[in-house]
Amino acid sequence: MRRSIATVCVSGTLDDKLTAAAAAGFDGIELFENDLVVSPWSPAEIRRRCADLGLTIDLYQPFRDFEAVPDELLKANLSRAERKFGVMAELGTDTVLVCSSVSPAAVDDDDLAAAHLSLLADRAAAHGMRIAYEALAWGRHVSTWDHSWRIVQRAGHPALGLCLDSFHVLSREVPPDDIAGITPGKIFFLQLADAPHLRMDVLQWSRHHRLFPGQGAFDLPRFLGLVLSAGYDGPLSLEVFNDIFRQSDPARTAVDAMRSLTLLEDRLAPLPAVPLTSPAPTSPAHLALPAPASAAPASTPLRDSPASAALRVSPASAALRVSPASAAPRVSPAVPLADRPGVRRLPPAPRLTGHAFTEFAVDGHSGPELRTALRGLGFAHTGQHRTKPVELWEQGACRIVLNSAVTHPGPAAISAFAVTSENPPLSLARAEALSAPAHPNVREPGEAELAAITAPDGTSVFVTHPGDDWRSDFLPTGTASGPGAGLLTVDHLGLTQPFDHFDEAGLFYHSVLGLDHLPTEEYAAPYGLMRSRAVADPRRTVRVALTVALLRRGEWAPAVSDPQHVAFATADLIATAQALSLPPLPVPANYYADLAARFGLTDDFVATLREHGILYDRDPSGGELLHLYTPVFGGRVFFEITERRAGYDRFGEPNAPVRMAAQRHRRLTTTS
Ligand SMILES: O=C(O)c1ccc(O)c(O)c1
Ligand SMILES: [Mg+2]
Repeated sequence: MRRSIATVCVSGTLDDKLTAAAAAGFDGIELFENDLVVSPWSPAEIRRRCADLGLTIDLYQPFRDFEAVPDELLKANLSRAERKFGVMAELGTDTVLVCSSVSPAAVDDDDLAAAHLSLLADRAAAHGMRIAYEALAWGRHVSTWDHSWRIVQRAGHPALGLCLDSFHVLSREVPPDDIAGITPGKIFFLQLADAPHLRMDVLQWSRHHRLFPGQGAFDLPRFLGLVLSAGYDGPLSLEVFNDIFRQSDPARTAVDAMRSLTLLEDRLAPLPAVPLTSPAPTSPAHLALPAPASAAPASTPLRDSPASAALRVSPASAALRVSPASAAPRVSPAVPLADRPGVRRLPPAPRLTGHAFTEFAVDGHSGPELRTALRGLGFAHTGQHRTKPVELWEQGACRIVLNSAVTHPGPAAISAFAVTSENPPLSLARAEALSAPAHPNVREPGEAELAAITAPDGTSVFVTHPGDDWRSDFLPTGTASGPGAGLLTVDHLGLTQPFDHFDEAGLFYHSVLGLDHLPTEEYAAPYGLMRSRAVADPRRTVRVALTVALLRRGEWAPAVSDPQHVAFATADLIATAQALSLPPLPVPANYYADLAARFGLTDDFVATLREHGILYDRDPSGGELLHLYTPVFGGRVFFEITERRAGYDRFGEPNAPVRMAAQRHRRLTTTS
């Protein structure tokens, strides 16, 4: 199975794009015309450069506004096409993508469209080339995949076939199910893109918000399964128009892209064999692919439930819910899709069992601040590293490592965190297969061997066995960790992501560690809109909340850049708050007045919350979160303590702006 990437997916000049695609392991590219037009290289030079890099040019695109036009325009279009065939011959590519017309000159006449495309296919065939016709979701008269297929069938020309683009298919209300019944060999090209659910103009949605598979809300495993069961064996090609990817490091974007394809292939599962004579199913959900063994079990909210996923392929999914039984595929694959030669399978993601430790890089300024904070939270300094200026602090099953061996002084930072896995070597093998190779820890003889994967924001992610004796690298200080303030475990890590790498980070944790995406939240913070998306294992032993500003930070916004935090869980936050010897973040009285009004809480309860600076949230099913925050320490990091009640599964996002404003206020009013 070949893997391609459209040059529009990545930033830079054509050379940058090709280099990035090859380095990430792609076999081919879709050459977007603009990238050719602005290139100093001739088509023949581009061909040579691609060949040198081991890349084929799988598609030339796009050829626009061709079909169903008046005669004089048709003539001009055909001569335009002849020139492009010449360019394609020099490039050494044989397939051109023709998008359905958006021109006001085009008429709504399928026979004419088919006749014109046939003419074009004749010309293409004379050059040994072929036409892949793609219904743009905003095409003037042809905007759905089934309509483009009817026209291709009507034309009946061997050099005319379909280009199916998952965005155009899944952004529209026409169910994709019948794709499985397309005549084998008539899907000439497949473009894959994901996208978040957005209710907006479909052209804008497509041109600005596409994502790599696994980063958005489309059910791409199912879509790909349908296309493969129609016998498609061409390249799996990514075509993602995204404002951020267009301006970020192409090498990284290409790796992210390859990771998304690897995960997508792994998610392919055998379609349930649907015999041609089987009774018609009652819902299109029967086609949904079961989650593979490596994916999260059914406790995952929304995302991995095949039935619900099938119903969420587009904002217009209500249409799918009542879709008629005709949605059954006409062919069932002879070979289970996942077992086709060339489809990559990942080592399954082993079960994670918790956070082992979180490491802060500190310097001479931030180190003392963090020590004071940890003491105030009830931690004890229990261990000192045998060879390095590294301290272990513990309370309950919460372990914080302060690492003073930093080479670049600056604000404190979460430099690493460790999760426990039931099978660390398998976790690392999966990471490697997802282009996230592990780096062995620099260590002295006799020290524990720990390997780390580097997350997109540079954080080292260690994967250890619950029994791993990494703690033996630390000599006991003689201070035992007592009950402290009742902190039990790490509830979650909060990691603000670099603006350019938010979607990459989500896919990284989702694919590499097998964590599920929890629903995205957005909120208005004092210095801009924020987006928060958490990932967590099904049993919620590991949670990482990723946040990002919706737009690149304004110039004037104050200087806590990319704050990070560790949240600890307690069973009784009020008791914990009483046991702390660290003043919590002061929360304004206005907040409590609003809280009482919003949730109808008793005055006594609100007074208790207020006394301890505790924030509160409640979910629609009655789950409750009590949580408090500390001020920012070491210029960048802070702590949170959470008490989750009755299955509360969020992160108190509505309270984030309160926390941010309070932390800002505190910094302005505290001299340091
Ligand atoms: O937005 C566009 O114009 C455009 C061009 C080519 C494609 O394959 C596509 O999906 C969209
Ligand atoms: Mg396309």
